Amino acid sequence: MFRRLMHFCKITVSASPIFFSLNMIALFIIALSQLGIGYSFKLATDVLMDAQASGQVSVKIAFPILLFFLLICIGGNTGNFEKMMITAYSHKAKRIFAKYFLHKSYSTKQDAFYESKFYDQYAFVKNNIDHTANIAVTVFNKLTLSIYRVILAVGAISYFNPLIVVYMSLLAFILIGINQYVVKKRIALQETYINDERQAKYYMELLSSRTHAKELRLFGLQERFLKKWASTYSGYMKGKYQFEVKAIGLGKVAGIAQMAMTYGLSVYFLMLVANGSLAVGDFVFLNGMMMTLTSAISSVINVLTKDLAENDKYVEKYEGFTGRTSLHQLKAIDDYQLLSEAEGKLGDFEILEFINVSYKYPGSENYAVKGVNLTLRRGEVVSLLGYNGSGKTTLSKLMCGLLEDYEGEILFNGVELRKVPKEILYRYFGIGFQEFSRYSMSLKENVAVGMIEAFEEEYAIQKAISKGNLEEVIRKLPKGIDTILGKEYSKEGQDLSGGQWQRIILSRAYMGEPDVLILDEPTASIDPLEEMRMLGQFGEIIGDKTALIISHRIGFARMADRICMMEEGKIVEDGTHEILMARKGYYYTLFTAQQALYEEEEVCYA
Ligand SMILES: Nc1ncnc2c1ncn2[C@@H]1O[C@H](COP(=O)(O)OP(=O)(O)OP(=O)(O)O)[C@@H](O)[C@H]1O
Repeated sequence: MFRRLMHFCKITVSASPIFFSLNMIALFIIALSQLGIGYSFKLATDVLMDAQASGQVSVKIAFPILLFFLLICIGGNTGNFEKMMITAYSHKAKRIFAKYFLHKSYSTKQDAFYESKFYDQYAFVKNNIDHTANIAVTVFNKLTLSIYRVILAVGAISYFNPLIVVYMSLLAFILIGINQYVVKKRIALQETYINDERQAKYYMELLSSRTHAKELRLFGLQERFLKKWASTYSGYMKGKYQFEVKAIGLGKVAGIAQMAMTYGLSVYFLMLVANGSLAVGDFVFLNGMMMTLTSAISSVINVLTKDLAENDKYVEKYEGFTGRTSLHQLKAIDDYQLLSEAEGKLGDFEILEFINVSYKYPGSENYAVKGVNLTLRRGEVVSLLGYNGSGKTTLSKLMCGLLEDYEGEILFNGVELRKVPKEILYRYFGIGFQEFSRYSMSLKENVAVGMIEAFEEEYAIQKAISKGNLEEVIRKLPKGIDTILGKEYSKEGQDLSGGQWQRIILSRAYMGEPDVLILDEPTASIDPLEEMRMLGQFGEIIGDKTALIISHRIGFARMADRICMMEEGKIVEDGTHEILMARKGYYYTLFTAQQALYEEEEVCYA
């Protein structure tokens, strides 16, 4: 645990070594001024005792009073300075840790996100990123100040009687025992409830988010979800509450033991004063130092047994997710350099081969894709057909390298896909998936994200917009391509229809003219006339590019060079329209059924 935390601290310190050093110096000055204040009380008491004995107040009283105010002033101002230093370097540390987390989230294998255990860890790290980044700052600040105070108080007390320090150490053992018990229990409790907590947050999100508002009302789901939220929430809150009551009780026991031992010592000092073995001024100073030492010892113990152990949980999870980071890596990310410096040495896209590829989602018993052999050559347009759940989307995600835990081989220009750096691989693909992100940004940016390297290139954006036939949508928007989409974060934001969004997704896929297009149900929300127009222009849009089109619409199959039929994760038919029609298999049935439907429709309209 200590090694992990030390490494973590090193990173935090490296965020700003100057602010850190100034902070350490400030803490020492604060601790020293506290000791000095105690000493000024002793001096004042000595002068007052003399005055009482001689019946005359000496001018000497001015010195301790001046010293007192001077130290108060120094301590206070150094405290303010120290807060400034903390704010400065904790801000820098937070930025580094958050950036590294985001970088890791992006580069984590997509497969992992389908696993509930991984997602729990991910959610934990994400929700606690600020706290985690702040651990080294707050905990080590507290620890350093307490250690300074302990050293100075022990030095001062030992000057009078070293045995007092031994006595105070006993107190420390009691506190350590109690703290360790509470921390262990608290960590165990957090583990137990993390899933329930996530579930409760999920129900809360369902009940309060804009995305689900419509369905909740239409289907009258509020009460059902509210009940689910309430039972999950109260379940884990009850456990938490019971534990907190117990922890507070134990804390009280420790507090009483601490008070009894400290006040016992004060009574002993008073007896020494009474029999003349201790001067009143020395008593005042000793008593003050003892109080300082007691609170500093409790603070050190709290940090070592409670704060560190509790916070180690966050650091462990953070490291569990991001891996142990070197200062060099962090610096690279902080400077916006990509970790992978590999160059695109793959050349133009030529061929993509699936050799006996199978894939199971994490935690799933069944294969979503099973023993697939498939070749996609440059310039080919392949139509992928099949029943719901037959594995088409999974196959497309494997193709572009999103899913990596597959069996068999996927070769991109002869190179194993997993070995191609993601930043390079993704540049080859223009992707339009069924589930897509609707960014609360301008329409232009929503298109440009399709090829981040061309984000600023007006010409590339305009070209993609034109291919997706977005001009007509843009004309109706108040600020044209600069209109913010969605009202969630912008007062002037505009909502779009499902079909209009789908055109944006197509433009996004065309952005930057990628070598390979993967379109999953590209016209599912598009009206029939627009679909017909799209089909008519599709050949021209694709040009000499390669494309995999997943669609239940037979129109796409007709214009494809090849058709692949999937069933239960396998490719059961693969060939041209003519070959598959002649086979009179699944494709034949699907084609004739849809053709008959269109003919019927035509009769009806006639
Ligand atoms: N995230 C996931 N976790 C576990 N199983 C999944 C996941 N996504 C899909 N599956 C399963 O994998 C199989 C293939 O799903 P896939 O989405 O690839 O089918 P599809 O042919 O694209 O379906 P559709 O036509 O409905 O889009 C299905 O049995 C599905 O239940």
